[in-house]
Amino acid sequence: MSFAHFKAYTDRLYQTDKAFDDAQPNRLNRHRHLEPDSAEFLASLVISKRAKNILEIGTSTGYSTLWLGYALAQINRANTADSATLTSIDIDEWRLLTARNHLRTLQFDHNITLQQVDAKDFLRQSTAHFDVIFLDAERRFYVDYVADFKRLLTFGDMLIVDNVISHADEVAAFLSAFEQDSNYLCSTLSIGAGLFLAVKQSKD
Ligand SMILES: C[S@@+](CC[C@H](N)C(=O)[O-])C[C@H]1O[C@@H](n2cnc3c(N)ncnc32)[C@H](O)[C@@H]1O
Repeated sequence: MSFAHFKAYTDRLYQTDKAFDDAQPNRLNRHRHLEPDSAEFLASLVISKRAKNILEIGTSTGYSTLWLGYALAQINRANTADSATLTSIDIDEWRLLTARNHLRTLQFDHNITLQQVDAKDFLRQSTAHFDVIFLDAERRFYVDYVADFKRLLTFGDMLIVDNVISHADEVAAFLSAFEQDSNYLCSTLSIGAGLFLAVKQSKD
Protein backbone atom coordinates (compact mmCIF):
# COMPACT_ATOMS: atom_id res chain seq x y z
CA MET A 1 0.00 0.00 0.00
CA SER A 2 1.31 3.43 -0.88
CA PHE A 3 1.82 6.17 1.69
CA ALA A 4 -0.72 8.31 -0.24
CA HIS A 5 -3.38 5.59 0.16
CA PHE A 6 -2.55 5.18 3.87
CA LYS A 7 -2.64 8.94 4.44
CA ALA A 8 -5.99 9.33 2.63
CA TYR A 9 -7.51 6.52 4.77
CA THR A 10 -6.25 7.91 8.08
CA ASP A 11 -7.20 11.49 7.13
CA ARG A 12 -10.76 10.30 6.45
CA LEU A 13 -10.87 8.43 9.77
CA TYR A 14 -9.56 11.49 11.61
CA GLN A 15 -12.18 13.80 10.04
CA THR A 16 -15.08 11.38 10.61
CA ASP A 17 -14.16 10.80 14.27
CA LYS A 18 -13.53 14.52 14.82
CA ALA A 19 -17.03 15.30 13.55
CA PHE A 20 -18.35 12.65 15.96
CA ASP A 21 -16.30 14.10 18.85
CA ASP A 22 -17.47 17.64 18.15
CA ALA A 23 -21.07 16.50 18.70
CA GLN A 24 -20.31 14.80 22.06
CA PRO A 25 -20.82 16.94 25.16
CA ASN A 26 -19.29 14.22 27.36
CA ARG A 27 -15.49 14.12 26.92
CA LEU A 28 -15.35 10.41 27.78
CA ASN A 29 -17.59 9.56 24.81
CA ARG A 30 -15.16 11.19 22.37
CA HIS A 31 -12.54 9.23 20.44
CA ARG A 32 -9.92 11.94 21.06
CA HIS A 33 -7.30 11.08 18.45
CA LEU A 34 -3.90 12.67 18.59
CA GLU A 35 -3.30 15.41 16.04
CA PRO A 36 -2.23 14.34 12.51
CA ASP A 37 1.13 16.15 12.90
CA SER A 38 1.79 14.25 16.12
CA ALA A 39 0.79 10.95 14.52
CA GLU A 40 3.22 11.42 11.65
CA PHE A 41 5.99 12.50 14.02
CA LEU A 42 5.31 9.46 16.23
CA ALA A 43 5.65 7.16 13.21
CA SER A 44 8.90 8.84 12.17
CA LEU A 45 10.32 8.39 15.71
CA VAL A 46 9.40 4.71 15.68
CA ILE A 47 10.94 4.17 12.25
CA SER A 48 14.13 6.10 13.07
CA LYS A 49 14.54 4.05 16.23
CA ARG A 50 13.90 0.82 14.30
CA ALA A 51 11.67 -0.13 17.23
CA LYS A 52 11.33 -3.83 18.01
CA ASN A 53 8.52 -3.93 20.56
CA ILE A 54 6.07 -1.04 20.86
CA LEU A 55 3.42 -0.53 23.52
CA GLU A 56 0.51 1.87 22.99
CA ILE A 57 -1.70 2.72 25.97
CA GLY A 58 -5.00 4.14 24.67
CA THR A 59 -6.02 2.59 21.32
CA SER A 60 -9.37 4.36 20.93
CA THR A 61 -10.74 3.55 17.45
CA GLY A 62 -7.24 3.05 16.11
CA TYR A 63 -6.06 6.31 14.53
CA SER A 64 -2.71 6.39 16.35
CA THR A 65 -2.56 2.57 16.17
CA LEU A 66 -2.76 2.76 12.36
CA TRP A 67 0.18 5.18 12.32
CA LEU A 68 2.16 2.90 14.64
CA GLY A 69 1.10 -0.04 12.45
CA TYR A 70 2.35 1.81 9.39
CA ALA A 71 5.72 2.44 11.07
CA LEU A 72 5.86 -1.22 12.09
CA ALA A 73 5.17 -2.39 8.54
CA GLN A 74 7.98 -0.14 7.23
CA ILE A 75 10.42 -1.54 9.82
CA ASN A 76 9.46 -5.13 9.06
CA ARG A 77 9.70 -4.57 5.32
CA ALA A 78 13.25 -3.23 5.74
CA ASN A 79 14.36 -5.92 8.18
CA THR A 80 13.06 -9.42 7.62
CA ALA A 81 15.31 -11.04 10.26
CA ASP A 82 13.04 -10.69 13.28
CA SER A 83 9.64 -9.02 13.26
CA ALA A 84 8.88 -5.89 15.23
CA THR A 85 5.64 -6.03 17.22
CA LEU A 86 3.00 -3.64 18.55
CA THR A 87 0.77 -4.18 21.56
CA SER A 88 -2.04 -1.65 21.92
CA ILE A 89 -4.32 -1.67 24.95
CA ASP A 90 -7.59 0.04 25.79
CA ILE A 91 -10.24 -0.48 28.44
CA ASP A 92 -13.10 -0.05 25.94
CA GLU A 93 -14.20 -3.13 23.99
CA TRP A 94 -16.14 -1.33 21.23
CA ARG A 95 -13.27 1.00 20.42
CA LEU A 96 -10.89 -1.95 20.20
CA LEU A 97 -13.25 -3.77 17.80
CA THR A 98 -13.41 -0.68 15.63
CA ALA A 99 -9.62 -0.34 15.70
CA ARG A 100 -9.26 -4.01 14.71
CA ASN A 101 -11.49 -3.45 11.67
CA HIS A 102 -9.39 -0.48 10.54
CA LEU A 103 -6.17 -2.48 10.96
CA ARG A 104 -7.66 -5.37 8.93
CA THR A 105 -8.84 -3.04 6.19
CA LEU A 106 -5.30 -1.75 5.74
CA GLN A 107 -3.83 -5.26 6.28
CA PHE A 108 -1.87 -4.06 9.31
CA ASP A 109 -3.03 -6.84 11.62
CA HIS A 110 0.25 -8.81 11.43
CA ASN A 111 2.43 -8.53 14.53
CA ILE A 112 -0.16 -6.33 16.24
CA THR A 113 -1.95 -7.39 19.42
CA LEU A 114 -4.95 -5.44 20.69
CA GLN A 115 -5.88 -6.14 24.29
CA GLN A 116 -8.81 -5.00 26.41
CA VAL A 117 -7.30 -4.30 29.80
CA ASP A 118 -6.91 -1.51 32.35
CA ALA A 119 -3.51 0.11 31.82
CA LYS A 120 -2.72 -0.11 35.52
CA ASP A 121 -3.25 -3.90 35.59
CA PHE A 122 -1.36 -4.40 32.33
CA LEU A 123 1.65 -2.40 33.51
CA ARG A 124 1.70 -3.98 36.95
CA GLN A 125 1.84 -7.47 35.47
CA SER A 126 4.08 -6.79 32.49
CA THR A 127 7.63 -8.12 32.33
CA ALA A 128 7.99 -7.55 28.57
CA HIS A 129 10.59 -5.23 27.10
CA PHE A 130 9.12 -2.31 25.14
CA ASP A 131 11.59 0.02 23.45
CA VAL A 132 8.86 2.56 22.63
CA ILE A 133 5.87 3.26 24.88
CA PHE A 134 3.20 5.69 23.66
CA LEU A 135 0.87 6.89 26.43
CA ASP A 136 -2.45 8.49 25.43
CA ALA A 137 -5.14 7.41 27.91
CA GLU A 138 -6.78 8.95 31.01
CA ARG A 139 -4.34 11.54 32.32
CA ARG A 140 -5.39 11.55 35.98
CA PHE A 141 -4.12 7.97 36.30
CA TYR A 142 -0.68 8.58 34.77
CA VAL A 143 1.05 9.12 38.14
CA ASP A 144 -0.01 5.59 39.10
CA TYR A 145 2.04 4.25 36.19
CA VAL A 146 5.39 5.92 37.03
CA ALA A 147 6.91 3.07 39.06
CA ASP A 148 6.01 0.48 36.42
CA PHE A 149 7.32 2.61 33.54
CA LYS A 150 10.61 3.03 35.40
CA ARG A 151 10.76 -0.72 36.02
CA LEU A 152 10.08 -1.53 32.34
CA LEU A 153 12.20 1.09 30.54
CA THR A 154 15.83 0.15 29.89
CA PHE A 155 18.74 2.01 28.28
CA GLY A 156 17.72 3.81 25.08
CA ASP A 157 14.00 3.13 25.50
CA MET A 158 11.57 5.95 24.85
CA LEU A 159 8.34 7.03 26.53
CA ILE A 160 6.13 9.39 24.48
CA VAL A 161 3.12 11.15 26.00
CA ASP A 162 0.48 13.21 24.16
CA ASN A 163 -1.44 16.32 25.35
CA VAL A 164 1.31 17.65 27.58
CA ILE A 165 0.82 21.27 26.42
CA SER A 166 -2.98 21.22 25.95
CA HIS A 167 -3.45 19.71 29.45
CA ALA A 168 -0.21 20.75 31.15
CA ASP A 169 -1.70 20.98 34.67
CA GLU A 170 -3.08 17.45 34.53
CA VAL A 171 0.25 15.85 33.62
CA ALA A 172 2.64 18.10 35.59
CA ALA A 173 3.28 15.65 38.45
CA PHE A 174 3.75 12.76 36.03
CA LEU A 175 6.23 14.64 33.83
CA SER A 176 8.09 15.90 36.87
CA ALA A 177 8.72 12.30 38.00
CA PHE A 178 10.84 11.90 34.83
CA GLU A 179 12.24 15.44 34.57
CA GLN A 180 13.59 15.23 38.14
CA ASP A 181 15.18 11.84 37.49
CA SER A 182 18.69 12.06 36.00
CA ASN A 183 18.24 8.62 34.41
CA TYR A 184 16.03 10.27 31.76
CA LEU A 185 16.57 12.90 29.07
CA CYS A 186 13.27 14.73 28.71
CA SER A 187 11.89 17.00 25.98
CA THR A 188 8.56 18.71 25.44
CA LEU A 189 7.79 19.31 21.78
CA SER A 190 5.29 21.81 20.48
CA ILE A 191 3.70 19.45 17.98
CA GLY A 192 -0.07 18.99 17.93
CA ALA A 193 -1.33 19.06 21.54
CA GLY A 194 2.25 18.77 22.83
CA LEU A 195 4.40 15.65 22.97
CA PHE A 196 6.65 14.69 25.86
CA LEU A 197 9.64 12.42 25.28
CA ALA A 198 11.60 10.71 28.05
CA VAL A 199 14.58 8.63 26.92
CA LYS A 200 16.32 6.35 29.42
CA GLN A 201 19.93 7.49 29.21
CA SER A 202 21.52 5.27 31.84
CA LYS A 203 21.92 1.53 32.27
CA ASP A 204 20.75 1.61 35.93
C1 LIG B 1 -7.22 9.94 24.10
S1 LIG B 1 -7.98 8.41 23.71
C2 LIG B 1 -6.70 7.58 22.79
C3 LIG B 1 -6.58 8.13 21.40
C4 LIG B 1 -5.69 7.30 20.50
N1 LIG B 1 -4.35 7.15 21.04
C5 LIG B 1 -5.61 7.97 19.15
O1 LIG B 1 -4.82 8.92 18.99
O2 LIG B 1 -6.30 7.54 18.23
C6 LIG B 1 -7.88 7.63 25.27
C7 LIG B 1 -8.26 6.16 25.28
O3 LIG B 1 -7.82 5.62 26.55
C8 LIG B 1 -8.74 4.65 26.96
N2 LIG B 1 -8.59 4.48 28.42
C9 LIG B 1 -9.05 5.29 29.40
N3 LIG B 1 -8.69 4.82 30.60
C10 LIG B 1 -7.98 3.69 30.38
C11 LIG B 1 -7.34 2.75 31.23
N4 LIG B 1 -7.37 2.90 32.55
N5 LIG B 1 -6.70 1.72 30.67
C12 LIG B 1 -6.67 1.56 29.32
N6 LIG B 1 -7.26 2.41 28.47
C13 LIG B 1 -7.90 3.47 28.98
C14 LIG B 1 -10.10 5.19 26.53
O4 LIG B 1 -11.04 4.14 26.40
C15 LIG B 1 -9.76 5.89 25.22
O5 LIG B 1 -10.06 5.07 24.10
